[in-house]
Amino acid sequence: MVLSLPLVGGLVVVAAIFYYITRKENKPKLEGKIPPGPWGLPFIGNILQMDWKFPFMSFVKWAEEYGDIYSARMGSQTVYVISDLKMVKEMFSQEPAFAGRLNPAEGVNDLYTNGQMHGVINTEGRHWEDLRRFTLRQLRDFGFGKSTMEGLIMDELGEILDWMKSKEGLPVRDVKQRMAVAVVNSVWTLVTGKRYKQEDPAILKLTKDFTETMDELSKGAGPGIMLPLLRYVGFKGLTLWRNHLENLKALFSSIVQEHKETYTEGSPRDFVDSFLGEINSCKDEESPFYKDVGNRQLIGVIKDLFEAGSESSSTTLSWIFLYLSTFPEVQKKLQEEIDTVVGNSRHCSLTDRPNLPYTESFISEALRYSSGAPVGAPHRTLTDVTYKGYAFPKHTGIMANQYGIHFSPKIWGDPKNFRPERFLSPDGKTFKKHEALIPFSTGRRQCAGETMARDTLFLYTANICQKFEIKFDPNDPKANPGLKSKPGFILSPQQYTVIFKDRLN
Ligand code: HEM
Repeated sequence: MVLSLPLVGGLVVVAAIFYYITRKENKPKLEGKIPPGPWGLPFIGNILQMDWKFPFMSFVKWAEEYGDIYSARMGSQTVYVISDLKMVKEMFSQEPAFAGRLNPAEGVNDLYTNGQMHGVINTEGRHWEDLRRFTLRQLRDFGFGKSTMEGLIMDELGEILDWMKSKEGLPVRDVKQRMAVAVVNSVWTLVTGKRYKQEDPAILKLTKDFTETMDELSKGAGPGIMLPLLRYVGFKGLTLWRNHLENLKALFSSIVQEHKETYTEGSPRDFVDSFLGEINSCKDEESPFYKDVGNRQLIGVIKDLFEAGSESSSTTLSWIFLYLSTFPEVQKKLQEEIDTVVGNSRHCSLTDRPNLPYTESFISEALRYSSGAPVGAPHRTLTDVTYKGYAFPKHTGIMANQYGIHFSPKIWGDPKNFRPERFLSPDGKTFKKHEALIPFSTGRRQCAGETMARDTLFLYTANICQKFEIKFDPNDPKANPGLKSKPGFILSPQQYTVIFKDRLN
């Protein structure tokens, strides 16, 4: 049958009316109103109305139109987008019903796990609670937030400084890739007891594949990734993702196998050993550590730590290099502070932090301005819940509009200016935390690696600026692409070219 344009048009109108009526009829029995929001089409919701290059910009634009809480539909999934800081904090901290996880790419991710979600990032309920508690405790005991963690970060940073010295005066384009290997190594040592050489081709390939996969996923599918249908159609990003997951799975399985073969009860060497000990002693069938479930969860957690540990910190570091090159006067101030407080005869350490308020303020401004995860990682409701007069049916997606909050003129006054001073006390001597800066989210699911990430950002920024001046390559007209991010769900800088100049020799 050949479909004419008027017929197709008519079908769309009928479907829209049907959708409108059934949407009204399906209004939950739950008390409370449904937040306002943009009109959507049946099956695909608001996906076609979204900015496909920068999907988060649609969420920001709708917030201006519909207010601090509105609803939208991504395919068949309803999401409420929250732009009010107080509400985000209350919902994510106080109400357990909001602590579920909406995984927009569930259809893609489950290729890895036979239809079930694993690890800390993607699980919910008892499994998530037990795994999160275990992970936080184990990583803390092995050094999270303690001086041993500083040692691990500094070991990697030492190699980065040598690498920068070896590249002195030469154009460098792969800052992010190099940082990714260094930051993942610190996590890797804690988790598996091993580290890669930073120039090891295998680890360089894994981190590069991950970045490329993320780029292709967002480029290839845009918000369409929310449509389950897409996984049957296939596109380049999906193929890359499949390959990447297969490679990771093979790597992590061999690491776990090696640990099993050399495991000694009661003497855990690292995170993997501790997890195996938990599996060995678990008798509770409901537990995430029980037998085969435990083995799969272990791989899931390793994957979470590998990906979360490398990607977000290295992306933020790559923004930091871009800001330092774009705002040389900021870089100069930072270096003057370090020269005065630390000098150049020793490394900057975490104990210098309270005495380096401008450096701390610069990092906070970099986190605000880059807003790498513009709508955080979406949550979903675990039960029906009414909150502030609004009805949240079970499994409603919830996104915190972090970008909107980080760029709110009401909160920041001049959000579009890059101005570290906004985090300083009026006399400029003390760093002041700002409650509206939430790059790590807030509440029960707040980033599990925040302490490590903050330590990494501080030690890398302070020590690199102490030793090197960073500027765009003056011989390359394309060295400075500006501050606009690459298209995608996660905001990362476009490729730029910098040169390093040793300040101390
Ligand atoms: C600059 C660096 C980082 C940023 C901006 C960042 C940001 C975030 C955000 C926004 C979330 C979602 C929180 C929510 O659902 O409300 C998250 C979750 C998470 N992050 Fe990070 N992260 C960073 C580094 C790290 C590192 C270094 C690790 C581990 C070594 C890590 C591990 C995790 C884990 C396991 C979760 C899941 C928490 C849960 O669902 O309970 N992150 N992160």
